[in-house]
Amino acid sequence: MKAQILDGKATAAAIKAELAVRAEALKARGITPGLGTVLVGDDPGSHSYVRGKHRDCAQVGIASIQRNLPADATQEQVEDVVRELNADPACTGYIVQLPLPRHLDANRVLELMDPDKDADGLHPTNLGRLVLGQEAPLPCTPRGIVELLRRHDIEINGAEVCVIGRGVTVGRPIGLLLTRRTENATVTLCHTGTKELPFHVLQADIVIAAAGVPGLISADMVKPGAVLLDVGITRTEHGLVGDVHPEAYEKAAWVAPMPGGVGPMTRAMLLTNVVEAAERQVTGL
Ligand SMILES: Nc1nc2c(c(=O)[nH]1)N[C@@H](CN(C=O)c1ccc(C(=O)N[C@@H](CCC(=O)O)C(=O)O)cc1)CN2
Repeated sequence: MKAQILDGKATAAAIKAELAVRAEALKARGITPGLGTVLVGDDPGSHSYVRGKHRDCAQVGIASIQRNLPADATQEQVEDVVRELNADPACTGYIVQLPLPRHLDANRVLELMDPDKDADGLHPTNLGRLVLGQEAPLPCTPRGIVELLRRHDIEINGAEVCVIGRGVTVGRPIGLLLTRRTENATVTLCHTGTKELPFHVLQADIVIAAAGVPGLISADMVKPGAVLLDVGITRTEHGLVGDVHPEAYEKAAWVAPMPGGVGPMTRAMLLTNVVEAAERQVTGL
């Protein structure tokens, strides 16, 4: 079977064109959306993602505010930058690039953010709102996955979804999104402690692999005709490797590949959250 491609690059380009119009309309009403980023340390992946975020901002007409700190920055220095962005009116939304170096307490940093400026939807208040079914900015990768499926007319309602990975940016929140009444999927969340991973993956109509383990999902685990979304990224000396083994692609009806699938959607959803936050300022909602 030749799987069809869930083309995140093309879908993200379409979303960015829509956002550019909305950013222009905001400017006409006196509000320039501005994205801040807080980046601590030298991780090449994190630097590349943050560069990408600011490139996207320039394309869409969102102002950029960058705060970079050295790898040995103290908790207090990071928190000072967060306080500064909370107070800066030019910054309508911002993110703290994760992961932070190990000596820093990421939860304390996230908690200090103004929830109304949380462009990642990772502040405890916003994650709590998601649990309660209230309006909140949504975490970018989960939101991007739902948007990618919707824009390709993939049936989510009633689907059996297997998520592999329990991280805070993807695994945990995607279960919350997909089980809302508007999505109505049934979600199994697997992780390193799951005893029968192949059994769970084999039941799934939609597989979301976000474990960061190269080639974890092999062809024999995949139900023929399933939808595969490869969210895992591991940097090796041979380049980037996803969680889905290339042979597994052959069994699927649809594949969001890595690269070019969910990653570009993560970036597009960050821009969407920033524009929406600025729109809320205009309407006062
Ligand atoms: N504060 C946050 N930190 C992290 C998040 C996040 O949503 N918020 N997610 C990831 C990193 N990330 C964005 O920050 C991200 C990851 C991957 C991509 C992407 O476009 N990937 C490409 C391939 C990678 C490459 O070319 O280097 C793709 O899949 O096509 C974008 C953003 C962890 N941290």
